[in-house]
Amino acid sequence: MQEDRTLMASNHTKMKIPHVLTVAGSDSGAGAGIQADLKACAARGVYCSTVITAVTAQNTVGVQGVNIVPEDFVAEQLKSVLSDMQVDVVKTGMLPSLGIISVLNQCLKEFPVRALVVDPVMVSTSGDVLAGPSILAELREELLHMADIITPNLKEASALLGGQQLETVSDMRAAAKLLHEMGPRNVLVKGGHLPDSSDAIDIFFDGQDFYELRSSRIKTRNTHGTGCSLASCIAAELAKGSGMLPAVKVAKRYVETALDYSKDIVIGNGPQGPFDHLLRLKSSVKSSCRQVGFNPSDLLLYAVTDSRMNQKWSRSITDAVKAAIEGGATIVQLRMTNSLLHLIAFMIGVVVLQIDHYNAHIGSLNITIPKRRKTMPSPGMEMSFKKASRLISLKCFINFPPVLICAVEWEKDAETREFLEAAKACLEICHSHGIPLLINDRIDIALACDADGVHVGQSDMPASVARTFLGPEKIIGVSCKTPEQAHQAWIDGADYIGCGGVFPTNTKANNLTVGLDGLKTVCEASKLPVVAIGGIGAANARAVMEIGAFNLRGVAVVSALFDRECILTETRKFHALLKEAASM
Ligand SMILES: Cc1ncc(COP(=O)(O)OP(=O)(O)O)c(N)n1
Ligand SMILES: Cc1ncsc1CCOP(=O)(O)O
Repeated sequence: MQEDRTLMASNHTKMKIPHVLTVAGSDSGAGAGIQADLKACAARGVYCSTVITAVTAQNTVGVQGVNIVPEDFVAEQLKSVLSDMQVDVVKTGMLPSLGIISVLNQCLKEFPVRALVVDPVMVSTSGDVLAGPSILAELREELLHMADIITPNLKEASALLGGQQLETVSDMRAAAKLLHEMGPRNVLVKGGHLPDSSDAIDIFFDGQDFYELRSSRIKTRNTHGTGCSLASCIAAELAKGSGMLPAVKVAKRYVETALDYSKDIVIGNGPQGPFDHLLRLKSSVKSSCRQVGFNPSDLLLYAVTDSRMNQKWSRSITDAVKAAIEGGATIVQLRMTNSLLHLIAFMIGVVVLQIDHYNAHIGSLNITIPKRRKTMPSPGMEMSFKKASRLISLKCFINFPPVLICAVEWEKDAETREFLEAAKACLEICHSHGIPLLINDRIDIALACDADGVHVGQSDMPASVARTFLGPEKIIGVSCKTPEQAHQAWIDGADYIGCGGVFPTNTKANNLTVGLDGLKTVCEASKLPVVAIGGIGAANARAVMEIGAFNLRGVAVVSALFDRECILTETRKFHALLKEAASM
């Protein structure tokens, strides 16, 4: 299995990836220092190598100990990395001795890099001294003039300027100007600690212009490591080729987002916690009570929702999903059919093609298109959709009388918002029962609500691309009718395939059927688990499950569950039937 994929990967052209080298101290609590730099660069998609200048014993309470790495060993680490790897940007953090600053200066002369970002770390957020005043002169003389940007906070800026008080934004401007005179090409004075300010205001000075950059002050204890992370993120953006001001803006926004995202996470008992660079911890807490990843046995009774049917039976999507889960559905797919071109109506000798799903029931096609109508579909014909005000354009093509094909676009934003709200509500129900929820077609919706995955068809986003958006853990299913499509789905990194329509169905228009033989052929060719779909109900589910394919793990059904008066009863019956068939 692995061989095919490896072969494919080896055909790719080689490429240089952006690379930041951080020269800093290790923080055992991993909120700041080298560890923060690694995480920030990873989060920004940049490779990060590390030269460790000191090892600190540190946690959320403070710094319990510091062990400075001998300067010759710092030099050895620097040479190892710089002589071998193509480093784009060097970022410095804790430089605790004069000797270390001096070897860094030497190495940067020997191995020049595109940019140098200096975060003049002196005091930790807990107030512990990480680099004493004795190094200030060395820093000024040996490093600042080489720097493309320095990123001091108020205390560090004040220390570099010989103890000058910095209390206002205009003090920060003056400080930025004075620091710029020490040689760095750009200065960012961080005002996070400025008293009486509801926003976090930083001053950026490029030697010509001042920029006041603001971000909202996030109320959280989890701010440990923000300085290191901001400087690393600037370095990462520069390594990617960004200009200085855009890099600083992106970095500020990144840190603000990460702080906001992690404002409530709890790591350690001290007053200052680390934050979550990868914006993942909170979602793993949310999902820790349910299984992560894909379990093929979840495919047994795959409930695929249908908005039209819910409307027909006057029930909400959440009630429908709840009933299906309580009846024994093992996985749920949210399928909103609005963006498809469906054959919907037949009226007065006129066939109206597409339009959309449930909003345009044939029975209610007595519609007026009030606004922005470009063409009347046919003389005297008035169309009225339930959500006609959302109609934004109408294109009509008269193919041959009396056939009229109308393609109607709905206002996409409203549609998307409605879809997202439904997805969030269904996700809550599914997860409270430990059931995965997949989204049909819409990767953006799946990402926005953090659903368990997506199901894509042959004309949707390719599974390989969906995988790059969704990451390694999310579930991806692909519709396949042929062995070739099944093979491609496996190559693309899908988790399962949906094969069908097995039998004819009214639920999906223009869907060629593959029959039981076609299903068997696809199952035999598939290296992935398969779920059968299309026209499957209580009467034929057993025949489907008995085709004799070990990887056929279940059936996906729409109308047999959702186009019924009592979803709960139907799902229970169906589940019992499948359990029995699977045990034979
Ligand atoms: C489990 C499962 N299998 C197949 C499909 C069909 O998906 P697709 O081909 O994308 O068609 P639409 O659902 O978009 O009409 C499915 N939804 N689920
Ligand atoms: C979405 C889909 N894809 C192939 S057939 C189908 C519809 C299945 O619906 P039903 O279970 O009502 O036949």
